[in-house]
Amino acid sequence: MVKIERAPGLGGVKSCALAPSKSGSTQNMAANIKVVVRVRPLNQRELDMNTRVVVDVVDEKMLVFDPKEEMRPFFYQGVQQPNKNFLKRANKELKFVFDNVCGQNATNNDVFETTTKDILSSLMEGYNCSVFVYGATGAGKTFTMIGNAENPGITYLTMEHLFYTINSYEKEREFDIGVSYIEVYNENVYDLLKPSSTPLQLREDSKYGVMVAGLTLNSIKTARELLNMLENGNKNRTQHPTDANAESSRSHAVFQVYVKMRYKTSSQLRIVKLSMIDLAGSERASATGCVGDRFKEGANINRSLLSLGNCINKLADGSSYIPYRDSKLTRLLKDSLGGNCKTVMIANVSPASTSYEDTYNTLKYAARANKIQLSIKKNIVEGDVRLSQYVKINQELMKKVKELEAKLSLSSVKVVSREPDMAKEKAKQEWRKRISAEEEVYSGLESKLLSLMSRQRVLALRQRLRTRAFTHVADLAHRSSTEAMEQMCNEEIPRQERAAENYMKQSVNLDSKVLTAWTKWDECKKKLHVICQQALSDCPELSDFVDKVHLNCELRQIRARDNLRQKLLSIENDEIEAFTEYMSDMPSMLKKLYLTLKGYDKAPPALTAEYLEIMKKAKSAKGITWSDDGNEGDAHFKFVSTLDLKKPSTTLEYGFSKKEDVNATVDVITDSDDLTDLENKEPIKLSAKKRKGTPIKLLNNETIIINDSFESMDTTRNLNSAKKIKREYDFAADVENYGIIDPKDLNSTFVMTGKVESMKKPLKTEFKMELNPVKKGLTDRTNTMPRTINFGDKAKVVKPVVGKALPFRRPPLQQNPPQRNFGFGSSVPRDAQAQRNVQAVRARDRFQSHPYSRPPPISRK
Ligand SMILES: Nc1ncnc2c1ncn2[C@@H]1O[C@H](COP(=O)(O)OP(=O)(O)OP(=O)(O)O)[C@@H](O)[C@H]1O
Repeated sequence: MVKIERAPGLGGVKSCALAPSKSGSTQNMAANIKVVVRVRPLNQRELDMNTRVVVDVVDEKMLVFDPKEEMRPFFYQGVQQPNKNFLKRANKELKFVFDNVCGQNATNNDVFETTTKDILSSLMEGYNCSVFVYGATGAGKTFTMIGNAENPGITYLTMEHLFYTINSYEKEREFDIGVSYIEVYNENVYDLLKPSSTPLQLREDSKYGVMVAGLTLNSIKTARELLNMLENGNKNRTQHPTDANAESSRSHAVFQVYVKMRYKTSSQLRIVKLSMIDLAGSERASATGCVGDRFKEGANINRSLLSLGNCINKLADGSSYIPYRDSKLTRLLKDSLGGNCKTVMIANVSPASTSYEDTYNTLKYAARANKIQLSIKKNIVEGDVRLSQYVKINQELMKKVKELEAKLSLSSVKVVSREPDMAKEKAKQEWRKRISAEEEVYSGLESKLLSLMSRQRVLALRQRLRTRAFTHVADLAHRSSTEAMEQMCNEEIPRQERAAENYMKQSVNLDSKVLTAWTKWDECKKKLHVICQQALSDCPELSDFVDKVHLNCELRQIRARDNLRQKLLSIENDEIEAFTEYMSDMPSMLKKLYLTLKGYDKAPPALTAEYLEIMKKAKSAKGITWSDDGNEGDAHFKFVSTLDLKKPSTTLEYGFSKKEDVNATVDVITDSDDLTDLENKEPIKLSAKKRKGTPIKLLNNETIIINDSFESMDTTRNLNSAKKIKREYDFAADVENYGIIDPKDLNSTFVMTGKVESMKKPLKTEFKMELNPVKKGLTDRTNTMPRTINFGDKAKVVKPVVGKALPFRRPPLQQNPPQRNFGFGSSVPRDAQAQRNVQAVRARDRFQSHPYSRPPPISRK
């Protein structure tokens, strides 16, 4: 439902008395209606019939209807006879004066200049404005309103100028433009942009004025969009051929533009409306030769035109009662006629004698509308008094022109004749058309490119947030329980891997689309630039037009950037809200845990200190100050928040394809600082040593989770131990052979132990060091011993445990029945001693893995 809000403080008739008038007319209500008459050229049919021209345009304000014809001298017996043709009807010779008269050669642009161009400033000041075209069928109403591709009508020209005007106001106001296009046919209202056989209902509201229930407002950004819209709308308009016009419109078409403007400083909101109405033909029923349904159509048309005329008359008389309710048309235009509305009426007439009656009626109707400011007597000038005045003025002016011409020729300034002016005007028109057509293509390509680039950035941000969330979950899983880790490996990691793969696919796809779109856009941009340069060198006067094209382009880009930022902000905001909620629960839980421990006297001073530190941070979180330039160095942030059209950026350039960003599980493990000491000279990420509980992908594509802090390990010793193990034992056997190593050979801080049930599953025999050089290299260079714990073949858990393993021995290999090596995590039952050892290790682990009670390393014997 369309709601029409009255511009504040401008509702009454009184306020319109202050309406500024650009036409220079009086400032009262009467000044609101401006009447312009347009005389169309004779059409081919009329030319073929050699019809007499009955409208003579004297100048830009005056026309003579049915002028006197020059009589050919009639001689009888060599004597000229007085011109008397008693059979011929006397010529009316009526002189009409209007605000403007556009002759047969006037273009739509000329009509625009004299009609709607001026009223746009009133629209910007907060007044509703309306333009009517009135006239008989075939008089040129639709041509004036809509025009054609070569000669766009005043609707297009007005909208073009409106966008231009809006640009000049944009520093101080924000604008929103919506348009609707409806027709009133047989006293029913239909939406031309969303055709339906069910008529729309008119509603009146004391607050919002006239509303059309169910009417959709279409938002437009350029005047070009409007052309397509009007073209589509006109296809839906009711037309029937009449005797006078093969494409006669049998309905009143009402095009309305709602301009919502908000003042940036005061936040004051104004909604104004510009109505442009192409009325149905005002011809007599006999002129159309219509009977039956067509006759009824004509009767309805006449009824609404009559009530429109009545309303205009009553408004002119200052009557308190205006019969708006007499027809649908007047009801619809209630707030576009009186009140704070500035109205222009364009009366279209044909000059042919075949349309004599219709032209006469139209001129009378127009004169009656003009009566609003002048009495009809003054308007229809009697006798030759006014004409003689005109002739006198004309003679004086001609004299002045001659004097000026003489002066000009004396100062050897070339007087530019009217002919070249016309040629220049035509050339300008041509350039405008070419530039507009190219700009339309360009703006289409640009919108597509900007939308793709925005999608690219939104995708990148979402992936970053997803990865961050995953790291967080992995960290939590590590800290909570082995089951959580198991679930992590079985579900979260594969899901994350799938998401990362998906992201890669999508971003590569988007990147290539962006590249293609950018190439096309860039080509088109160069082409447009060349055309603009050529146009400027040919007609420098077009600089304003070219500037406007550039400004439009900048505007589009700014809007796209703005939309993107809003979208990114809303995504980030959701994330922050979720995180804040989660964080607000943490301190209370932490407090409970700490107090429980303290209750059992299990809270050592270090823990207490850390707890107090965390609580202090939690409390001061409220007072966080935000740094404006915190993200300056972040390439990701820059990429996501900028839409730079200079070159098409891809996600790859900004490192999203780097493994840690795309998928935190993909990595090469190392825990040694001594990089030179490594046999495997893979590039190593120092940051990796900081990870705890992070899933890590090995070179052979296995995923493991490090279940403790790397920082806590004595890496040099670990490495040496690992090397020592390599020297002393043959690794041709299953990796489980680690189990038979004398624990004394392992360093004091790092022993593998198996706690999870799944560790007891049979080990994969194919995991041989010889067959897997990568893993071999890995075990050589790192003290992180990979356990072959298999969670659905997807990931494995490595559990470095602080402390030293208690010694235990495996039974000999040649035992009968043949058995695999026993060890931690083996599925083979252990003997009693081994069981006891395992329990002892577990008990020790439970105690020693607590970071606040780490015992000194057990010295080797
Ligand atoms: N100023 C003009 N210059 C050139 N051609 C014109 C002009 N005005 C009208 N025409 C032509 O005259 C024909 C009839 O014009 P148009 O359809 O605009 O009339 P109309 O008043 O809208 O008629 P109806 O009320 O029946 O719809 C069209 O072919 C149009 O192109």
